[in-house]
Amino acid sequence: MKILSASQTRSADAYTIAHEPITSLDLMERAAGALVHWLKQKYTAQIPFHIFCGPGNNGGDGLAAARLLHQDGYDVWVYLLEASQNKSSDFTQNLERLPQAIPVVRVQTEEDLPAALPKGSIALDSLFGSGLSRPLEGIYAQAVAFLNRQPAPVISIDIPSGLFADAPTPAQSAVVQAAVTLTFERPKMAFLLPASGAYAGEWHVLPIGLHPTFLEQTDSPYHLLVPQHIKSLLRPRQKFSHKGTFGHALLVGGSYGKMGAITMSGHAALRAGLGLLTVQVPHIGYTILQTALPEAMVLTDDHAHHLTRFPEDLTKYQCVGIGPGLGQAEASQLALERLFQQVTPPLVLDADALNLVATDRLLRQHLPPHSILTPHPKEFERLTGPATDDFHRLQLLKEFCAQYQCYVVLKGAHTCIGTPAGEFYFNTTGNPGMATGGTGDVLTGILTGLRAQGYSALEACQLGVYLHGLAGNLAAQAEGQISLIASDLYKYLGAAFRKASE
Ligand SMILES: NC(=O)C1=CN([C@@H]2O[C@H](COP(=O)(O)OP(=O)(O)OC[C@H]3O[C@@H](n4cnc5c(N)ncnc54)[C@H](OP(=O)(O)O)[C@@H]3O)[C@@H](O)[C@H]2O)[C@@H](O)CC1
Ligand SMILES: [K+]
Repeated sequence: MKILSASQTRSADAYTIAHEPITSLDLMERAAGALVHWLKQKYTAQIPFHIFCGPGNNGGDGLAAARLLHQDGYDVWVYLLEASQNKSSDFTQNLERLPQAIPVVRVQTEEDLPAALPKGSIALDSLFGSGLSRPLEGIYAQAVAFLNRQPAPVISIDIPSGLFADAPTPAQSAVVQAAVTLTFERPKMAFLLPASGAYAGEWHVLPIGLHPTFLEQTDSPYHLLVPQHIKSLLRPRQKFSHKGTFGHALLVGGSYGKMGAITMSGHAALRAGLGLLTVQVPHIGYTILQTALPEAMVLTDDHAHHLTRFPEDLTKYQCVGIGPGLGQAEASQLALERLFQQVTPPLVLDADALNLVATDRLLRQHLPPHSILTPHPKEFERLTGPATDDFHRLQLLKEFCAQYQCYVVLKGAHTCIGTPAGEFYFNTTGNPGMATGGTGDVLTGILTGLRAQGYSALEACQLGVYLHGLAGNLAAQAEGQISLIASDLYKYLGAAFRKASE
């Protein structure tokens, strides 16, 4: 699913108005109808709503929602913050349509705000939407501070007021901290990025029937991974298949005290449907692997504690995953340099393999094209240097993927896959329970297992991050987020495959 910028959303709006056709006022009515439908599912008419409206169409949405809620028997209070001279026409018309019975407070100074919102009420934030052109100041900033100190949950309409949809919001700006954001048609980029995403709270996308032709014809490099797409990628198993059909992968890693990482990667690769797995570990790992992962074949290095060489012949593997628990011994670095200089099957690089690539120019120069790299933000920073903000980080991601013709899975709450073609895919599964040691090793295993089965690099990344997060969600449902540990992820991977193919 494409993610649109604020200006593309405005164009989608205009295209829909012209081609459906529908009046702008009726489109706003449809948006307000979708909002009220959602609110009515969640809150009974005993819950009062306090609606804070700004001067533009976001404020117009709030006014239309106030009227519809009132018609449905809800108690509604409206607060108008329209210091601006630029009131939108749809705002003005919805103000005229507001029933007399709804109390309206005109807020010009902070003294016009109530002392506090009544207990048990809900605040609706329709101060500013995607038309925000500068940080909020004066009475608008004061209203945001007021909303943020209320115990009443704040539901933001379209986007938390004060947050820029697709540009960095300056530090110290006044931004509404929403409990919930009800956004129209497509999520905003700001919801997916670490510095701004938390403002949106739990966000829900409400379709409002923007014209499908516009959505199809508009290009955007930003995409959201949605269940329908993931389902379309999954390949069912054929009756006359055998283990050779599902690929042979090599996983390379482990060092003294870090054998768990490579063991978990191995479990995950097999649970991802891989046919055959060989794991290469330092000598100390032999008994560990043969005991903990009897499904895998084990190759050992002469060195007891870390790897000093990789197999000479890689032709029998369809994918090689390198890094979990590898360590950064010089001998391992030299072995990686030698590996990069031979023709390799597709590679998945994680953890210390990435740290070695970050510090070794030779490794970077010879990074085999179409490799998959799976850094967390700190590892990514080691590869590219620091980013000034989240949008700059996406720019660095794009440049890195283009320069090295690789796929980068930048891990986070909404893991982002960068591609050599300059596209970005944001994941929608996963939860904070997964912020625990070893979950990255599991992801490496899943990606290696999928790639070895013949999924393309992009397909493997999309399926891998989505299923990894889905397994985390299913594990959290059963075990709770707090107690979730990395091995739960591969235990629930089968259930995740089942759910994704429903
Ligand atoms: N597109 C869709 O699909 C649909 C969109 N809909 C809704 O429309 C919303 C977008 O509406 P919008 O464009 O009128 O923008 P909105 O944010 O309400 O305000 C802009 C006004 O605020 C002003 N202003 C800006 N920054 C300011 C500041 N810091 N301090 C003070 N003033 C500031 C700015 O004036 P400026 O000074 O920049 O000229 C302008 O007057 C969208 O989020 C959604 O809720 C739905 O109704 C239907 C379908
Ligand atoms: K808003």
